[in-house]
Amino acid sequence: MAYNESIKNDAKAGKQMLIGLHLGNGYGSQPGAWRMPGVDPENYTSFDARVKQAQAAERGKFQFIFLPDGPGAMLTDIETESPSFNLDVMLTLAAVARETKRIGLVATGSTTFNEPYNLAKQFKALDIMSHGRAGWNAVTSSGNDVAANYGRVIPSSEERYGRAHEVIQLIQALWGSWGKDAWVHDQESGQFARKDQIVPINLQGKYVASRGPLYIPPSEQGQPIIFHAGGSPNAHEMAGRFANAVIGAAFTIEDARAQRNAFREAAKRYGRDPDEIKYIPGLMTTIAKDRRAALDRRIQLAGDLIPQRVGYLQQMLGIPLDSTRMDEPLSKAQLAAARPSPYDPRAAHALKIAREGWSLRDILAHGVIDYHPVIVGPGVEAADHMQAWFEAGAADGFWISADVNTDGIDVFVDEVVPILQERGLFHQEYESKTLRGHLGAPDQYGIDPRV
Ligand SMILES: Cc1cc2nc3c(=O)[nH]c(=O)nc-3n(C[C@H](O)[C@H](O)[C@H](O)COP(=O)(O)O)c2cc1C
Repeated sequence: MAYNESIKNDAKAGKQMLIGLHLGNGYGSQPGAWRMPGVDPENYTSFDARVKQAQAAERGKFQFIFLPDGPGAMLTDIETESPSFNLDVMLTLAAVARETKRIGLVATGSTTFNEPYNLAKQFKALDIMSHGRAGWNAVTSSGNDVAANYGRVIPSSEERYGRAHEVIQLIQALWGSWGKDAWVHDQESGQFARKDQIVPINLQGKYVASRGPLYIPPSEQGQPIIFHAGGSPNAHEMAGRFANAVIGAAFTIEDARAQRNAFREAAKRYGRDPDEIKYIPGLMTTIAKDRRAALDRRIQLAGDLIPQRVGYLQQMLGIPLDSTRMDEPLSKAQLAAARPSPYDPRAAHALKIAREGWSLRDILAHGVIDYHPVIVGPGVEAADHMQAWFEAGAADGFWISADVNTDGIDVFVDEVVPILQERGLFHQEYESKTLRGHLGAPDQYGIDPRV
């Protein structure tokens, strides 16, 4: 059977998709979210708000929440916009762990700007605290604006990935430095732990080293799950070797399918079953009762920003556009002259929307130049998108960025999740108590012996 056919049949045979929630700055994915009516403008510093948002995702049976981290670069215009990250991802997840029961807790931790022993300790402690729900998104970090926080310049790709491969192996070794049954804690016999099952790791690499052992016993899932985010050949290699899930970004089914296959092929090269690596591209949502209501919400959210984006749309479509005529559709002549940029994977979709006759303002309100595919419309449109990608072998699941977290997560849970469940594409209940269980990842203590 051809590879893609077998994927399609898997979907038909009842495999179900994963859903994660992007939890960034506490407001939502749209820059104007912090100013929307009904939003507490102090959510940026509110751990209670993050807890509430994670609980909303757990009500929708999402398998995980994902907290990206720079760490520490403010990429937004602070005069008018909130930074996009959490105050501190580990502290946020600790707060969420105490107030949720099932949802997986995934955060980015840089392999370049952390000592592996510190990362090992923090993620394992979170794993214990959450009873086996922790995931570490291991990324190498990019950009000199991040490196400057550590008094450094960004190392070369070779150096970053060289260190990353060592850091992950070392951390998994530290996580496995307590045997499965090492912690006895028997008050009768007085034995606290089996000394012979707690062993130093004594690893010395080119970039990092540690003696170990870690002083933390296994969690309910043994040890945290590894995630990776990125799409370069380096990312394929690192994720193929170590990761159980990839946080991705793709604009078309074809691109997502190619990405997913690249990760699966990399997993095979390291002796792993390709089904052990789940490819999870992003999806941004503005869900409302119909397309018009959803577009109006986006327009309210974006405020003055929409006319500022006309220049970029011009480049994407290869035609001059007039930002003084925001409320008119493109003319027949403009549509005939349009040539979608071959360098921007979003351009063809932008032209499709323009051809539907929407005004210039509405075209932009569809999110045609956002950084993931965007659903602006009723819940069924999101469900259709997810089903099409899933059944085409382009995704094992999706990470959802709601436009405004305060109500956008609940709307997704109430309007999209039931449709997916009815179609048999998403589970009705958590089948497991651990993140490893939610992802169907095999048990693991220490380094995967196959890699
Ligand atoms: C969907 C997605 C999410 C990402 N999340 C993070 C993140 O939270 N923190 C981070 O430092 N980099 C993040 N990255 C960046 C990647 O880790 C990587 O640095 C980037 O894709 C450049 O790749 P390269 O380092 O192989 O050149 C993300 C990338 C993608 C595609």
